[in-house]
Amino acid sequence: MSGFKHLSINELIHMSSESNDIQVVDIRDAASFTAAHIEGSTNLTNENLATFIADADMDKPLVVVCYHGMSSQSAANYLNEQGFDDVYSLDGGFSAWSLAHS
Ligand SMILES: O=S(=O)([O-])[S-]
Repeated sequence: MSGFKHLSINELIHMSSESNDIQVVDIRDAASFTAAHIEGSTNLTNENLATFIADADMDKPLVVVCYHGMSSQSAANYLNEQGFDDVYSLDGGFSAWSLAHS
């Protein structure tokens, strides 16, 4: 069984409006993240991954964002294996998010 769920842009907008507890991690490269990212998201890299996992509240929903929604799926699965109970992969990734907010 896959350890993550798919989340659409609209579902993320809805979830964020209902709760402040959602953690959003962006696994794109640092330059892309710096150029633009979802407000409140954290750039998750190989360098800060261990610290992020150690410090995180694993009971809170965790949404993983990549470029187009492909690599976020394996990252979401991995993070679920690390103990996050409620993990989502953002369908369409940051490119879909940008389109929806342009
Ligand atoms: O980031 S991506 O795998 O969707 S191209």
